[in-house]
Amino acid sequence: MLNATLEINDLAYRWPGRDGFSLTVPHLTVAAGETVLLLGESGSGKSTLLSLICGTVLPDRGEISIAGKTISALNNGARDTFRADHIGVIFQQFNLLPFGSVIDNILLPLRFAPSRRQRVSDAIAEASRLCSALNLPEGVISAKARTLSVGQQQRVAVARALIGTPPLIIADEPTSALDSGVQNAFLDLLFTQTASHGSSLLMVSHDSRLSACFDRVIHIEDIAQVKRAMT
Ligand SMILES: Nc1ncnc2c1ncn2[C@@H]1O[C@H](COP(=O)(O)OP(=O)(O)OP(=O)(O)O)[C@@H](O)[C@H]1O
Repeated sequence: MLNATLEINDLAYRWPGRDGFSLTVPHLTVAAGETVLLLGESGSGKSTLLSLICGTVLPDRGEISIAGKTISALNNGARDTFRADHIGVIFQQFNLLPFGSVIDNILLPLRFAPSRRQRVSDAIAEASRLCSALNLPEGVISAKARTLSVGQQQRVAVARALIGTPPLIIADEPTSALDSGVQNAFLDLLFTQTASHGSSLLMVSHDSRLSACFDRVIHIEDIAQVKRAMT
């Protein structure tokens, strides 16, 4: 597919262990700039698929390409650098460094991502711009991450994912800790920011009420076959 930020073909993975959960995905693409919501019940394999896309788990079979590069063909070091350069990740629990300042947290991915760092001429100015675009209070940049509210920490996690304009933003249930009013405001900010960066967004949730906000909604059972050894 032309202009696919993410392309998956003939993917298969089985977790080791007695109850061996396995996942196969014949084909999936996310186009450049597209926003996609991946829905599925708890335990349906959404996070497993995200780990495969991020290259933190390697497939048993098949190919995953990001911005035209097959990630499983890279060695471990090259894959870590490629991930840092090309993927911004927003985790369910944000995974901020609690004792690090907001600026330390936002700049962290640039340390491991040479081409992403090159895309930012003044990293501190860009981190400040993202903070203000995400409606974080002025002066927050020097505060320790652990002193922020949950909603503020979430915005810092978004700024960290967006800095240096990675082509793919992956978000794993980023709204789960927010009440519904704040969820919508948070999603608006996330969409505005990904659109202004031209990034694709693949967000995982079990909450179908979010569907209307996305270009495309995928149900994991429509794109993947899932099996457990015990069933
Ligand atoms: N680290 C692991 N080791 C072994 N098996 C695992 C591991 N992580 C996940 N699994 C298996 O994969 C299955 C699917 O888990 P996964 O976290 O991908 O689902 P999910 O759809 O993201 O669930 P949730 O919405 O609850 O986060 C689990 O039920 C478990 O059997």
